[in-house]
Amino acid sequence: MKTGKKNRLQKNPSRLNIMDSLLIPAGLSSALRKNLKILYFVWAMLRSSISVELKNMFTALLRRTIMFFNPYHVIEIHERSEHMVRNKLYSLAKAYLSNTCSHGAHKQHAEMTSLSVLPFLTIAEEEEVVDTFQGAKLWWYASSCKPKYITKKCNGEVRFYRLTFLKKYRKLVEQEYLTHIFHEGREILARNQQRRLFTNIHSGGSGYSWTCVAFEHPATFDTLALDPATKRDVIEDLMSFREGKEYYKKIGKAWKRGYLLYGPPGSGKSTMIAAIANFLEYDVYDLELTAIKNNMELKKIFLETSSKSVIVIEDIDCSLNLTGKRVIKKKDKDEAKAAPAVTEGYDNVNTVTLSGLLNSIDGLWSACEDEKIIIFTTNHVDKLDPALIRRGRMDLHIEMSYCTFEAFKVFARNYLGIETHDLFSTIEKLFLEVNVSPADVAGGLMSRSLRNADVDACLANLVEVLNLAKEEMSKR
Ligand SMILES: Nc1ncnc2c1ncn2[C@@H]1O[C@H](COP(=O)(O)OP(=O)(O)OP(=O)(O)O)[C@@H](O)[C@H]1O
Repeated sequence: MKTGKKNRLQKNPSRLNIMDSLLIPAGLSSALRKNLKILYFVWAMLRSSISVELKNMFTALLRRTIMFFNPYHVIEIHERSEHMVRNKLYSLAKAYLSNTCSHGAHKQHAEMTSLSVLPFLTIAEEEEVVDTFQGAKLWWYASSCKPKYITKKCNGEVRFYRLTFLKKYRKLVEQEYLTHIFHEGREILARNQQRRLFTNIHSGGSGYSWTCVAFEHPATFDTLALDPATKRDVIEDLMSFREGKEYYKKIGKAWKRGYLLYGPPGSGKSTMIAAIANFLEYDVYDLELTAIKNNMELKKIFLETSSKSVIVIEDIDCSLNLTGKRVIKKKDKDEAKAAPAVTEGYDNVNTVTLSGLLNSIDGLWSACEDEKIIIFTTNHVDKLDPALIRRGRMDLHIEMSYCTFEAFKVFARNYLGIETHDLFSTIEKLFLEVNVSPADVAGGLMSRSLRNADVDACLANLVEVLNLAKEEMSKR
């Protein structure tokens, strides 16, 4: 039985753990294998009768000798690294293996999360599979262990993949294969994962983090009622952003873009964000500034966002008092430290300040993963500090205004399925006289009593809404 196990292990070097069980690599010549076995035998005899120092020396020597003659190189990819931080490469490798070679395993695990589109099969622990890449054979072995950095209190284990290959392929693996896994894994995950809406919540004293649900907002640019020229500009800007990887690299700028959406309540700012995310097929990070304690937390949470995402701060003028001075003098700083309740907007350890926000954004721009859009929305653009919305930070300022007749035609097409109607001329005239938000128009066209009503009734109701707004305006 022992021989059978050894034969199997020799076929697949990914299982070798030399010092634990003296599984001498299969690729060695029989003479060398014999010598190593003798060395190990001597060691086994001596280990109980020699001092600790000698024992350590001999262990190191034995390890080095075996390593020197071992024709294989090993890379381990742990699920979590030190400090229990998730290792992204582990999940990417998992996705890659599930797609590429998990069928070669005798035992598989079927997994599906609330965000998966389809179930996917991963290799079970203690299973091994073989992959080939540019002529190189690579062995993958799944297992778990308890590394030294896991404290006694926390008795969990860390799963890992052991990748084994001939030493001559080391450069190929390090420079190309791992990158190949990274890209393929990302593609596979993106294909099998619904897009996500992240929000920041307080994670029970251990700092702030993101929590996510599936992002299923149905808004698109087709359903967005907006002035056609503005809509075209936004779509063109998004398209050139999406295809701009090389361009951004060439001009030495991070591949990021900032949008400021401003306009009255109900003008469609949130709807526009959903349309942008759906158009680009990006995840959305809805950042609630008021839930963040200080600038440090803010920076951390920004850095935790992934690429291909839209980061949103809605109603930025209400989130914090961001109009205060951005630079605080040293004297003021000392006073601020002495008195915890300091005016918001000033640099202070207990508040998110304008300078903290600017630093986080600029840090985001330059430091972390690419392909991100950050969007601020506000009902009061005039209240914002110019530094916050200057070009370069907020590259495109988009006005989401009151409903125009052109925007109304989008509602008419989507809600009622019509391109024209006798009442259109009356409605067009009224739009020139009153300011109503797109949300009011949408409400007018689909009020509860009109759900099953015909087109005439819906339009008549809208005319009534517009006339009421007109009356109110003239009263004011
Ligand atoms: N431009 C628009 N196109 C299509 N629907 C719209 C538009 N504007 C508003 N709506 C409708 O009105 C509702 C409210 O709009 P939305 O929340 O996007 O406005 P907002 O500008 O973000 O408002 P607020 O400033 O109050 O947050 C949406 O759910 C949508 O049905």
